[in-house]
Amino acid sequence: MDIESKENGVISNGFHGYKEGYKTLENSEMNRRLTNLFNKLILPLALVGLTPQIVMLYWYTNVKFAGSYSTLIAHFRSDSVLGTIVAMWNELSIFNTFTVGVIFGYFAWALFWMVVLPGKEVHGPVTPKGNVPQYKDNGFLHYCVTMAGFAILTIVLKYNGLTPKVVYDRFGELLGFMNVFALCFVFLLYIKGITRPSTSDSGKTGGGFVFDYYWGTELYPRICGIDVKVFTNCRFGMTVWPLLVCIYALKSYEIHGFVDSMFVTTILQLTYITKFFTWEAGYMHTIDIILDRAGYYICWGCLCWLPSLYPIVSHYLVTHPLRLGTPLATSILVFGLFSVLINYLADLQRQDVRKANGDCLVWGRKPDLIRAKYRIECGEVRESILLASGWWGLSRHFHYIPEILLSFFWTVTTGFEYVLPYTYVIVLVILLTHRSFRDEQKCSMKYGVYWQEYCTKVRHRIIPFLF
Ligand SMILES: NC(=O)C1=CN([C@@H]2O[C@H](COP(=O)(O)OP(=O)(O)OC[C@H]3O[C@@H](n4cnc5c(N)ncnc54)[C@H](OP(=O)(O)O)[C@@H]3O)[C@@H](O)[C@H]2O)C=CC1
Ligand SMILES: CC(C)CCC[C@@H](C)[C@H]1CC[C@H]2C3=CC=C4C[C@@H](O)CC[C@]4(C)[C@H]3CC[C@]12C
Repeated sequence: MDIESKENGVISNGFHGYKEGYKTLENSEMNRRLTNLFNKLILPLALVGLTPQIVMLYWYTNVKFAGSYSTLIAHFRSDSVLGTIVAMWNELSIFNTFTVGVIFGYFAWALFWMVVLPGKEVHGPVTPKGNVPQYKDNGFLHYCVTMAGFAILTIVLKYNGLTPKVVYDRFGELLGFMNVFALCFVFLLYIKGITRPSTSDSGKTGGGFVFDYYWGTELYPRICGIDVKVFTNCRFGMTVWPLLVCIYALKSYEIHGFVDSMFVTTILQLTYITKFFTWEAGYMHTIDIILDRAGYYICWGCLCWLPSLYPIVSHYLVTHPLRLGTPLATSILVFGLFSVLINYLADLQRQDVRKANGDCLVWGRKPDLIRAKYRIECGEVRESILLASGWWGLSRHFHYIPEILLSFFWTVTTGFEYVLPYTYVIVLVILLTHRSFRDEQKCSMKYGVYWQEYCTKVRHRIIPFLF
């Protein structure tokens, strides 16, 4: 059976999910317009308007209201939401030599090593326009050099009576500056994608300015040869996260001495991040890179949302140290490490099966495979493997469960007194559930009946037998 007849005449590629997805909807015209209005204007506008304030409020709640959302809400009631936000910004001086020096200093460091460090040439999947993105796989080296550089800097500064812990003390200023910078940077990316795109996978989406700013106008922008998304996601967001975790641990050590909860969360977060960098080339095949354009969502997200939210547990523990005791600390550590391992093995399994073209064993057996055909925009037909056994036979996104459990384990070190440290876990559950729908919409459009076949074989989306 050829691909046309198998897909019943629906030839699609999943990369244009937002644009093409609506064409397949058979809702009434009114419904279609309302959905369009919500997805392309109201939601992006709300996110662009609110999320810069939200990231500042995580920090503010932690340092001003002792990590208590209830106190923040009480303040909202007495002083109004706007009054609280204005007061927060008024307390900060975000444009000064410290913020500019730290942020541009780090940019210079990251860009230098990104260019200079060696790495195997790897390729991303072919784009809808038929481009094949190329990367230098030097993420892990970059991570090691940066962490080593941080250790050396900490020692050198100590001899001069200085300390990187000042980043904790002045984090509000840094985040405020980063917010303004990232909002401007995303605007420049918007202009670049229209006027000087790096590849043909670019241009306005037709959804209007707000949506284009939010979603981006280019899939793979490069500036002076530097891949923007690799920089924002990996060399900035994912690298600043472990740096902050270490800085917060140092700050906690300075104030309280050794605290086991801080130790456990630091080890778990650093293990997860190290795992990410060993697999960075695999990340180049995920929807963040192949589907999401370089706009507000991904770029501002990795420049501001990630550094503010992802290390939130470590930030909170600086002022809320908790002594767990050896048995509890060890149990949390072991369960957490086990979760990273499962998540890693699941990601690796689909990658290995595809690399071996299905000619391998999965959990000691011949894998259950679907050789799914799909068509790219120029009409060429390609084939890809969908694994329907192993971790990928338990549910279609089983690997999200250990991802969520891990974040729970590194958070439970804070105890159950406040909700704030659980913000990341809560957001992650929402993000991954939404992501599973987005990804399945993309896969369904890309693979058509082959995806339906997978869904028939593996009936549950995330939680086996339940959901
Ligand atoms: N902490 C955080 O904020 C987040 C962490 N993550 C983590 O990042 C990692 C990657 O995320 P993920 O959402 O998986 O990203 P991906 O984009 O890699 O996952 C989905 C893609 O995998 C391919 N795929 C789907 N099912 C199968 C299958 N059965 N066999 C083979 N390939 C398949 C499809 O791509 P194709 O087009 O190639 O077929 C699909 O689009 C995970 O470990 C996840 O937990 C993810 C999101 C947020
Ligand atoms: C605009 C904001 C409300 C939302 C911004 C979200 C982004 C910052 C995040 C969306 C998806 C996230 C990630 C996906 C997959 C990842 C692999 C994992 O192993 C490490 C984390 C991450 C890179 C993660 C980073 C943040 C997002 C890009």
